[in-house]
Amino acid sequence: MSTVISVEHATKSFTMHYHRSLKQIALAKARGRQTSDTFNAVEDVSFTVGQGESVGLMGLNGSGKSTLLKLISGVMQPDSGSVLTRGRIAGLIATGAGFDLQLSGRDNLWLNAAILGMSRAETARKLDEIVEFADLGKFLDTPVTYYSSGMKARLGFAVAIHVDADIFIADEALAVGDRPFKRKCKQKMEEIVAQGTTMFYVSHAPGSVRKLCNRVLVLEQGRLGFDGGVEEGIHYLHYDDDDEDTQTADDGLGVDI
Ligand SMILES: Nc1ncnc2c1ncn2[C@@H]1O[C@H](COP(=O)(O)OP(=O)(O)OP(=O)(O)O)[C@@H](O)[C@H]1O
Repeated sequence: MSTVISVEHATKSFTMHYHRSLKQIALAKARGRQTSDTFNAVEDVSFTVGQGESVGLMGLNGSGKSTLLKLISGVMQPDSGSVLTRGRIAGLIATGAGFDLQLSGRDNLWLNAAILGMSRAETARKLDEIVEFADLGKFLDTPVTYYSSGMKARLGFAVAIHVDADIFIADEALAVGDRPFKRKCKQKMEEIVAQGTTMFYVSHAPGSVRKLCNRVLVLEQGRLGFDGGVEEGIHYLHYDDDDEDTQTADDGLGVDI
C-alpha cells in the first residue's frame, strides 16, 4: 500500500487577541496585562495514510480537526514539521469556501470545478450529473449570496464529489444538508471509498464513522491521542457510552437513513 499522506511532527499555532481596538491594547499593556496568547491548534502530529484507507478524524470541539484538514488540503501550511500528499485532493472543508457570492450557482459550479483542478472538458462532461446531484432547481441560476447554508453545501459537495480525486476530504459540510441529501452523499462517499479513493472524514457521529471508515484518528487539544481501529477509537472517546445521542446530534449519516 503506497503512502498518499505523510504528516511529520506538524504543528500549527494561532494567536488569540484579547482586545479589539488599539486603545484597549495600549491600556492593557500599560496595566501590564497580556494582550494576546499563542497556542498550538495542531501540535507535533505525525501519521501516514496509505492509498485506499478511509480515515475518520474525531475529537472534541476545538481539538484541531479542521485545522489538520486545512494542512492536508494545502489551505494552510504548518509552522513546523511537514505535510506531504500525493495525488489530487478534493472535498469540502467549509461550506461555501471558494464561492463568489455575486455569481450564480451555475457560474460558481464552473469556478469551483476549476479550483479543484477539473478541466473545462471534464466539467462539461460531468455537468448534468453535478447539476442533478446538487438538485437546486431554478436556484442554480440565482446568485449564491441568496443561498441558504444547506444550498451552498449541496453545490460545493456536488462539485467536489465529482472530481476524480485520489484523496477526498469531508468536514462539516454534511452537517447542514437535509436528510435526503445526506443519504445521497453517504451513498456517493461509500462508492468512492469502494473505488479505492483515500478518504479523510471529520465526524462526531460513531455510526457514520463505522459505516465509512476503517481507521480512526483522535485529536486531543491538537495532539494525536489515538490512531487505530474504528471500534477502539470510538471507545477511546467514550462515544459508545451514549451512541444514540452522538449519532443523532451530528451529521446524520450515522442515523438510520
Ligand atoms: N484562523 C484561526 N485563528 C485563530 N484560531 C483559530 C483559527 N482556526 C481555528 N482556531 C482555533 O484553533 C482551535 C482548533 O480549531 P479547529 O476548528 O481546528 O477545531 P475542530 O476540532 O475542527 O473543532 P469542531 O469540532 O468544533 O469543528 C480552536 O481553539 C479554534 O478556536
